[in-house]
Amino acid sequence: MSDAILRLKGVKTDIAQYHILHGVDLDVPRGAVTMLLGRNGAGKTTTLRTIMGLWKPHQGEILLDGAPINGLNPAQIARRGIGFVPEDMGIFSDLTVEENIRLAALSGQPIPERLDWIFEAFPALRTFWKSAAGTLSGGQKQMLSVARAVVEDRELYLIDEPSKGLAPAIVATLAKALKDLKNRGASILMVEQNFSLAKALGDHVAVMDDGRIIWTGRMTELASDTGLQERLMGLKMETA
Ligand SMILES: Nc1ncnc2c1ncn2[C@@H]1O[C@H](COP(=O)(O)OP(=O)(O)OP(=O)(O)O)[C@@H](O)[C@H]1O
Repeated sequence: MSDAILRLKGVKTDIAQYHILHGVDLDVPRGAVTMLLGRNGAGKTTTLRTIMGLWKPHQGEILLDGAPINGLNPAQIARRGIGFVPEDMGIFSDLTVEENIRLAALSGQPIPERLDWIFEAFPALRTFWKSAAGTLSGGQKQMLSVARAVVEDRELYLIDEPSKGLAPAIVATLAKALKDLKNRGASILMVEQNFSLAKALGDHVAVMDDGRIIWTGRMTELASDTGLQERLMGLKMETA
């Protein structure tokens, strides 16, 4: 891949005494959505957390725009231009929606145009602007988590299972916002178990198994080949 915004080369991560990532090689193309798929426990979340500096790889290299970022701490990696929507949403329950958004903007001041877009995509965040984030519903918390990541332009967004545990109507709202982000030309690496969402958003796919990338290709190729889906992930995308 000639124009990779992010490149992982032989990345190995241990958690406590366990070897979790066994040498992840992955190129994330610029200006496109790459879906990171795979069975439960394959290492998808660990890969995103390793890129973000939340786990330290003990071997390998992570390059953002050709410059190494492994070894930097999460705040430094965020400043290099990576926005992160973690699986546990990572919001501050005791702070208001407004404070959560302001803290996420590196300058402390969200860009007004961005804020307008966030309010348009997620009207509930305007309604509950002055409310404590802990009082939001699960779906609204996920919207806030996405809003925190997109409040400023970032080189790359890492998004971990945004649809997890959400009702279909909320998933549709999130899907529309993420599609909008994609249409603005964002580079996104996303873990998503909801295959209809993965298919709708994904341009490229990387499939993980047992701490390694075992297949990369175009989403159209994987989506049209149920035999390949079963072989790589043990299930068919249509029935998932
Ligand atoms: N904090 C931790 N301590 C010990 N083991 C962990 C920890 N976090 C993850 N693991 C292990 O690492 C492996 C990969 O987990 P990870 O969450 O990265 O997988 P995943 O592909 O995201 O799975 P899922 O789809 O179930 O979220 C699993 O075997 C998991 O049990």
